[in-house]
Amino acid sequence: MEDQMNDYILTLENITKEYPGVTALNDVTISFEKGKIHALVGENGAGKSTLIKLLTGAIDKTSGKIFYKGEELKNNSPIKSLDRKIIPVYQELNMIPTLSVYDNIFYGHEMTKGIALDKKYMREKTSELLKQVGLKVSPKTKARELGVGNQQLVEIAKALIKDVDVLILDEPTTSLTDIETENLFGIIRNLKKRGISIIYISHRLDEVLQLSDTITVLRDGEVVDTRPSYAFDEEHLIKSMVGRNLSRSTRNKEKTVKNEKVLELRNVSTDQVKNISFHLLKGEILGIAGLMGSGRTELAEAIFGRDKITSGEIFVNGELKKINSPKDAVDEHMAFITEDRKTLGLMLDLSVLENVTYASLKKVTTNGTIDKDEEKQVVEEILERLNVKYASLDEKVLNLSGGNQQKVVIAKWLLTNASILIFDEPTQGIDVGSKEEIYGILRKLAKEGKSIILVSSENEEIMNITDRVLVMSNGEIASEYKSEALTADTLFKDSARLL
Ligand SMILES: Nc1ncnc2c1ncn2[C@@H]1O[C@H](COP(=O)(O)OP(=O)(O)OP(=O)(O)O)[C@@H](O)[C@H]1O
Repeated sequence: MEDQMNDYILTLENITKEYPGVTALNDVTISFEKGKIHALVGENGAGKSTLIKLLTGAIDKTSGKIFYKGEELKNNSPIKSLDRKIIPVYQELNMIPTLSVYDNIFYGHEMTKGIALDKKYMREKTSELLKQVGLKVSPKTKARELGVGNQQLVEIAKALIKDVDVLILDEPTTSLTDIETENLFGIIRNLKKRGISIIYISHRLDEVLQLSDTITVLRDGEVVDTRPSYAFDEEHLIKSMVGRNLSRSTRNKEKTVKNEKVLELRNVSTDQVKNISFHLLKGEILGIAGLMGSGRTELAEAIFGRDKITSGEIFVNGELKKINSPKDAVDEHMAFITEDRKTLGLMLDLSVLENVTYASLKKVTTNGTIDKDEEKQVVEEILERLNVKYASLDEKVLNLSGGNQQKVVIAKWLLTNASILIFDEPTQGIDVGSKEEIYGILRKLAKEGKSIILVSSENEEIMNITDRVLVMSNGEIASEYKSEALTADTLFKDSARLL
C-alpha cells in the first residue's frame, strides 16, 4: 500500500454504503491517480453520486477505508473536505443570480482590508481566475447575465481559488452546447497538466472516452471494470454498464403518422418566441431542435399554457382553443414532461407510488374509489419497463438517484390518458440502456395514435426518434425537415441561422 500512495492521491478500499433496504455501494475499491482524469460511469442508481457524497463528506460510509494523500481519511465532513481541497462542481449550479461574478466566487470567504471588503483584490483575483478558465467577462457581470455554460466555468474558477487538488465534475456538459463542451474539455486538460486530479461523471460515453485517462464502471453498487480509456470502446463500455449487449436505435423507418392535425399553431408569439406556425399530426413525433436559449423550451411552455401568448392562435383537433394555463392544456388532453424535475415534475417528499399515480388516478379508479392493488400493479409494470431502481413503492422520491427521479416523471405522464405529449429533454441524465427503453416507449405511443413533441439537444435522438423536425433559432422556427433528410451538419448550421 505504501508504494502506491505515491502515485494515487485517493484510494477507496472495500467501501460499502448501506441505506435502509438498499446497498448503494458494495465492497468498492478504486484508486485515483494524481494528475489524471478518472471517469465514473454506470446506469442510473449504480452508486456514482453516493461515492462522490462519501468523498466530499456529505454522508458516511458503512464500512471500508478511504486514503487521501497517503493518510486514512477519518471524520470527513463537507467543510473538512473543502479544506482538504477536494471540491465538487455539481450539475445544478449554485450561483446567486443577482450577485456579480466576483461576489459569487468569494461568497462565504470574502476578503477584507481593515473592516471593509477588499473589492479591488477580489476583482483582480477573479479576473486572473476567469482567464485560467478562458472566460472573457468582467468580474462585475451579474451571474444572471451568464449562460449555463459560463456559469459552469465560474463554478470551476471558484474551485481554483481554493487551490483544488481533486476536482469532481458531475455531468458538467449536460446543459452545454458542443462548442462550450469543447472549451470545457480544453480547460479540464489544462487543469490536469497542472497536476490537478479530476473525477468525471457522465452518461455521455463518447465524451468520457475522449477525455479521460481511466474509466471505472459501476453496476448495482459494485465495480465491474476499471481500465485505461484506450482499452475501452463504446460498445464494450455499454456492455459493462448494462451487463448485456444493447441494440442502439437507428433512424425510425416505421411510419405511424396519420394525416389528421391534432394541434396547430398559427403565428403564435410570446415574450420569448416569435411568430410560430406549425402543426402536429396524429401518431407523429415532432422534434424541436436548436441551441440552448433558442426558445425550444419556451415554445413548449407556450403550448402548455405556462407562458402568456401575446398574439396568434392555437387549434386542438381543428378547433380554436384558449390555453391560458396548464389546466386548460390538461383539459385538452395534453401532458408536459418537464426538463426541470426538481421544481416542476415531482413532489420529492411523497412516495414513488404517489408521484407516479398523481396525474393518472382515474385510470385505476372503480366507482370513485381507487383500486389499490391494481394501482400498484400498473405502477410496478411501468417502473420495471423503465428499469427504475427503488427499494419499495412507499419510498420517498427524494431518496432515488437523479436519473431514477427523471424516470419517475416520465412514468407518471406515460400513465395519463393524454393524447398530446410534450417531452422536454426526457433523457437528460438517463443512462444509455434506459434511453433506448424510453425511445421504444415513445415509438409505441405514436403507434397507438398519440402525438409527441420532443424537445431535445441530442442530435442523434432528434434524428433517430422523430418523424419531422423544427429547428429553432433566436425564438423563431428557422427551418423544418423530414427527419430522414436531416444531418447533424444542417442541424448545426440552421441552429445558428437567425443569431
Ligand atoms: N438517502 C437515500 N436513502 C435511500 N436510498 C438512497 C439514498 N440515496 C441514494 N439511495 C439509493 O442508492 C442507490 C445509488 O444511488 P446514486 O444516487 O449513488 O446513483 P447514481 O449512480 O448517482 O445514479 P444517477 O445516474 O441516476 O445519478 C440508488 O438505488 C438510490 O436509490
